Amino acid sequence: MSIHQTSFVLSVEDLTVSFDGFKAVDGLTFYVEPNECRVMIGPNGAGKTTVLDLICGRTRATGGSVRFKDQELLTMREDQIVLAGVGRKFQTPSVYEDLSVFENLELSFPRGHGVFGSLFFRRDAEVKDRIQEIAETIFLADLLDEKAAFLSHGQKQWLEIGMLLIQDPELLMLDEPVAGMSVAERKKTAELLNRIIDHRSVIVIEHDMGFVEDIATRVTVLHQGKTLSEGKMDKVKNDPKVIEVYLGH
Ligand SMILES: Nc1ncnc2c1ncn2[C@@H]1O[C@H](COP(=O)(O)OP(=O)(O)OP(=O)(O)O)[C@@H](O)[C@H]1O
Repeated sequence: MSIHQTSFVLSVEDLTVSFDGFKAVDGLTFYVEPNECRVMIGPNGAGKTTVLDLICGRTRATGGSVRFKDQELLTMREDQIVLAGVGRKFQTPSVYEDLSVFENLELSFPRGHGVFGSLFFRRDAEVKDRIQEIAETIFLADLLDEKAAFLSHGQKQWLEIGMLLIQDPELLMLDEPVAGMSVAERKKTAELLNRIIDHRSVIVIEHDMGFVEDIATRVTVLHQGKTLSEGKMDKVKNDPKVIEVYLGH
């Protein structure tokens, strides 16, 4: 498939950032398709988190371009990028511990949509329906009234994913979503991600190779801020360059 025939959700071209002369991301190019789960792997310090920071506007690029559909993200603020439809989850869950699962999801429902005043009731119903739907997706439908503080670490991670999903992003970026999760929770998270990409694209940074195999549409291996290898997991894991970087022979 040629680049020009596809409408990518995200086009990252020649993306570069230098910190005091050190290029943490160095001329990186990759394209994410609709309904794709792209997994970024690579050794510590390869630049994975920095790539997500650049896409979501947290770090300013030194050069290159990041287009989300037809919008250039590199000139936009972080909040504008969220509104455009790019959600980002960081490594540590940041849910409101004193609030219930329902309230956490309710707080994340996008404001400023729809008509207020006489239509408040309709909006209320809309919010409740959406929360119910999201809670089912993230395996928390039976725990809507539970305080977030009482959830397991894995359930808190799912809740945070739910708080992003309720904003209906077209691109969701997750940094090591299964770190600290049990085997059973990892399996359910893989199921969750496979469900999520029915309606959107996802970029995941991950170290757990078993999990990567379960979720990846394609894998990008980063090394020293550049693409070392890219493609289906089968191809990437047998690439001699990747084996050398990971195993050092
Ligand atoms: N704000 C910054 N200022 C200076 N150097 C930075 C900054 N952010 C990242 N770096 C450097 O850029 C390099 C890439 O870091 P990054 O966190 O993106 O790697 P990573 O692939 O996510 O690693 P890990 O798997 O350990 O999380 C590292 O050498 C890091 O020290």
